[in-house]
Amino acid sequence: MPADKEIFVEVRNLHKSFGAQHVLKGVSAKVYKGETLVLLGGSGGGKSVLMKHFIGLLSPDSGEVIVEGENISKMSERRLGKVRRKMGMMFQNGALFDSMTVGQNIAFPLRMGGEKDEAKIQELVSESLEIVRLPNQEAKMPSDLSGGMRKRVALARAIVDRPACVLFDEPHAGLDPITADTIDHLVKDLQSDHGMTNVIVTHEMRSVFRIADRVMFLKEGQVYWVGAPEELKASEDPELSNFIHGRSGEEWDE
Ligand SMILES: Nc1ncnc2c1ncn2[C@@H]1O[C@H](COP(=O)(O)OP(=O)(O)OP(=O)(O)O)[C@@H](O)[C@H]1O
Repeated sequence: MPADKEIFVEVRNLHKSFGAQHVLKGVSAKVYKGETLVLLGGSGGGKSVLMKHFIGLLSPDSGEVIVEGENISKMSERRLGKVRRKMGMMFQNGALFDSMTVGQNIAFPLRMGGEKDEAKIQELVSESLEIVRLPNQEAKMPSDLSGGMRKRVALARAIVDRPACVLFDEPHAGLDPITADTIDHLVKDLQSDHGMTNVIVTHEMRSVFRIADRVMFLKEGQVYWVGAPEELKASEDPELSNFIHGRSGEEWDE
């Protein structure tokens, strides 16, 4: 990354434990404005926990989280609310409310944020559905949608407040390759057409090489490697190359 690139989020020496389990063990990392950063690593390595620190959903035991120059590590909930509005999060499994229509699901963060102007709400919902290429689907119920469509509705909800940054927790999980490709195009469109910064946790290697500007590999609660996808592909580090090729070390019969 060029030295003059602006930083959107920076974390410094983060530590986080849950009970006796030390999950983040001194993580320092930067997310640059306008980039797509992919977090990779084995299950349980702390990727989702790190991402939740970026948006203040978890607070560190020690270390700092700085969003656009503001240290949010010890912020009150009220001030944190303002910072969170800069970011949208697409949670694992989509997590839509089944009893609400698509339109009500997408409008939810706006209403929670105190927006009262119904015309504005409807306009933002409708634009968000257009961005995820599901125009005019407000009245549908989540149960009427395929898995891929649910993910796109979850994405529409994450971007309804026009955040500067979207955090994606395993957006490809459970999707067929073609639907995963649609999600990848949406991610890149958000970046190129709307200037959004994307941070993505995924295990889908094909997507990583399509969408990442930078890759950060976490291992056992620490940043093991950071670099460009081409460098990752060319890496001879067995840890990285076994991961990207899905090799466990056990041999297969020819
Ligand atoms: N709120 C929580 N309370 C207790 N333990 C937690 C909590 N959140 C995460 N953990 C634990 O922290 C560890 C790291 O979890 P995390 O979800 O960050 O892993 P990950 O790298 O995203 O892995 P995966 O690819 O499986 O999602 C796990 O062992 C998990 O059980």
